[in-house]
Amino acid sequence: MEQGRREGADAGPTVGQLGETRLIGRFAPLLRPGPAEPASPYELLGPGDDCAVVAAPDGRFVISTDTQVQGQDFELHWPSGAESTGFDTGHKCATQNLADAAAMGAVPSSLVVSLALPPATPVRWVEDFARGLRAGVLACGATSCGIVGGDLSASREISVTATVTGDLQGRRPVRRNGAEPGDLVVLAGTVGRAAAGLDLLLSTDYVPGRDAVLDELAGCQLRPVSPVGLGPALARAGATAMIDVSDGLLRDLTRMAEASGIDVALDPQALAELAKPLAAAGRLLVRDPLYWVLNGGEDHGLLSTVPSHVQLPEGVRPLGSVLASPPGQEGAQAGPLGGSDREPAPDRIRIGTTPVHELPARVRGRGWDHFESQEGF
Ligand SMILES: Nc1ncnc2c1ncn2[C@@H]1O[C@H](COP(=O)(O)OP(=O)(O)OP(=O)(O)O)[C@@H](O)[C@H]1O
Ligand SMILES: Cc1ncc(C[n+]2csc(CCOP(=O)(O)O)c2C)c(N)n1
Ligand SMILES: [Mg+2]
Repeated sequence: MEQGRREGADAGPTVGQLGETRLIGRFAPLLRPGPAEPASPYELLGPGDDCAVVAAPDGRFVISTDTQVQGQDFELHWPSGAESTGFDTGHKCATQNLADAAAMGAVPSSLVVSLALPPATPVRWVEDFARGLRAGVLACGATSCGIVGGDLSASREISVTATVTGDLQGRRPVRRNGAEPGDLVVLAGTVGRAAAGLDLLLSTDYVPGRDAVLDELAGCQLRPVSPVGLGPALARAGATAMIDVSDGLLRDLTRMAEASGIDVALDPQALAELAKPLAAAGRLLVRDPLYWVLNGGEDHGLLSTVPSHVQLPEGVRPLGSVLASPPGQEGAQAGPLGGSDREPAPDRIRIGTTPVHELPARVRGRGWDHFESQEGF
């Protein structure tokens, strides 16, 4: 599949030269399903009017939104020499939004997408964005999700925001706060690869196109794929809690542990398995791959807890177990927004018998926070 053009001197017309109306005319048709693809059963009215109309057969829908900003969430030109194409940015936009719907146990039903673009942006970049968005929806297996509308504006740097809705199909939403002592902690998808890819892209020691293993990791940062179908599958199997890993395994698991008032023991062997595919990147960048597994975000794997007797859907791997918290900490510590006004305590999680704060410095990190100064990610 075409994954977007690298922009050169012959990048063609810019969005400033084309104007908004003609740009929509070029962009919007690319969001539609191809002749061989099924139309979304949820889409009652697609783009073209003031709003789209989307079916909500359940009487409720889940909704969430996610933004990427150039320089903050992606670079057009990375220090390694790689580029984020429009295709990449569109693909990632689809994945990061669909994963949030899936993490509630919902089937994504619609996406709307808003782009703010510098007038010098090549029209091709925007067309590639639309193709990437569509390809991301398909790569995540969200075939019943329509891309039903959006908005365009101008800005100094590229900013893209999508909003996703999802259908709970009559089930209760799988929240972060339902994990019970005795449950298994499981993962659908991967962790650590997008973060290893990010550090490669940020390094001048990585030369794109020379090593297929490293290129694949960079691809996981540029075009992550979330196993979106496994969200509803886990919900049907009886998942007690779920979250998509966007900010790092320990950080997102701590959110779940705090909301549920439980502790977690992660299995060192399962973590070592997740670190294996990162070994080559670890050698090049002189990093312990476990660092990326524990702290890296953006793979948008689905981290869930399930009762221990449950038959795990294919593609879901055990990662550890839920333990009762010591007396005094059994209560949920999350506030009304699902956050907490103090820094999450890492003590709720241990690896084998080692509490996270006692891990060696080379694998300790903080996960991602948009407003903190960053070292790597
Ligand atoms: N600007 C905002 N206004 C209202 N609620 C917000 C805002 N920003 C975040 N929130 C809420 O805070 C909660 C945590 O947000 P956060 O972005 O950390 O997790 P998330 O929604 O799972 O996103 P992601 O998976 O992309 O990291 C969410 O319920 C979100 O709706
Ligand atoms: C240029 C550049 N610098 C840093 C990063 C790392 N990064 C950005 S957002 C995020 C977490 C998910 O965000 P959200 O919670 O908003 O979905 C991470 C780990 C990147 N991708 N590109
Ligand atoms: Mg999320």
